[in-house]
Amino acid sequence: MHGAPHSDCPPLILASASPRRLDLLAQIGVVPNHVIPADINEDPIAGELPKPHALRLSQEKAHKLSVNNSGSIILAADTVVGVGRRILPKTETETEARDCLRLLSGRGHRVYTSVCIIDGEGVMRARVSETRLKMKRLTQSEIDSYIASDEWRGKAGGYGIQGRAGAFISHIIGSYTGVVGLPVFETRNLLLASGYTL
Ligand SMILES: Cc1cn([C@H]2C[C@H](O)[C@@H](COP(=O)(O)OP(=O)(O)OP(=O)(O)O)O2)c(=O)[nH]c1=O
Repeated sequence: MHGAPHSDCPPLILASASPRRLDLLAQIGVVPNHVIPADINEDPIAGELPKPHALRLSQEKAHKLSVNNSGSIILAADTVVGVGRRILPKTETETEARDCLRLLSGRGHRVYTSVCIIDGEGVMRARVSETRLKMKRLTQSEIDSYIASDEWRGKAGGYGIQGRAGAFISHIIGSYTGVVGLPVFETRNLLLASGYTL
């Protein structure tokens, strides 16, 4: 009627401060109308396992933005690194990052990224992508130079597969984009199910 393409599609809000998530959306041709970080408490609940933790945080981020933006499509995500039942922190200090790298060195671990979308009618949908990875045994000098790179800062589990640490990962089964922060397969399916035209 008004001539604008997709004029019946509600505006999309990315509830994230992560430039990686914006880039991964752009990779599948999706440009959000707004990017608004959702500030929530990300502390795990006592006894919470990595997968439900990622799911809960993605839901809380989406819900937080939905309160003042009804009628929009809200997309949020959360990435968690798990070793067994243990949730690794999003590393903010060198000590935390060293502890994570020592723990991951030579170990199998899992990265869970939950994507949560609330559609224009307020219906919430979520999917968790689960990826199994193996990191090589790291030498002390590999750990030291990775710490010096600062690439671990603000990343779940103290590493980013898209940077230097990519060369520490010997095996990956699952979703590479999920490990980076937004699994594009699950995201596209959720967007389509939520009435977003792409
Ligand atoms: C394991 C891994 C994590 N990460 C990042 C993805 C996420 O940005 C971060 C985990 O923190 P998140 O809490 O998922 O996201 P965020 O705080 O960066 O952004 P927001 O909550 O506003 O959406 O770790 C990588 O970039 N590469 C990796 O290989």
